[in-house]
Amino acid sequence: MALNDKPNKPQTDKNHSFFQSFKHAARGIGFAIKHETNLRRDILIAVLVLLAAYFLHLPQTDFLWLILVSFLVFQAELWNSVAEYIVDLTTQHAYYPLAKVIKDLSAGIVLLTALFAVIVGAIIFIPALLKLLNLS
Ligand SMILES: Nc1ncnc2c1ncn2[C@@H]1O[C@H](COP(=O)(O)OP(=O)(O)OP(=O)(O)O)[C@@H](O)[C@H]1O
Repeated sequence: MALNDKPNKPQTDKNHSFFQSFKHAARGIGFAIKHETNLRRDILIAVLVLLAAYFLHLPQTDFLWLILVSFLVFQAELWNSVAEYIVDLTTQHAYYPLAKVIKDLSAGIVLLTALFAVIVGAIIFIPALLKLLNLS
């Protein structure tokens, strides 16, 4: 081992390069995809919705809206996981009324974002489906 080599010490200081920051951020997303069933479900729904938009030949602005709401839902899921892990780390799964408030608020963020996504999806898809069925 060379003098400058560091032993395998877990990193707790700041990242020293863009590559290091990127690597840790990508690992965070990978962790969320691996461990969060809700996030995997949201990704699957987003892919199906975008495929439907493609086959319905929806305009580019509709795609942008659908991509925007999809990423907002992904973000909300990740923030929800952040809140859950911080609560679990600090409470060690002991019951605290304030921990419940934090987790419920965090779940509320996901619910509100999902509601927004459903509204945008309905505004985009209902007229497109009516047109497809010659009902408008
Ligand atoms: N330490 C705690 N103290 C008090 N209440 C808690 C605590 N941990 C969880 N809860 C309550 O139990 C619920 C479920 O907890 P859990 O950790 O499974 O959150 P959840 O994982 O939010 O659910 P989801 O996976 O649907 O996002 C929370 O919404 C909260 O109301």
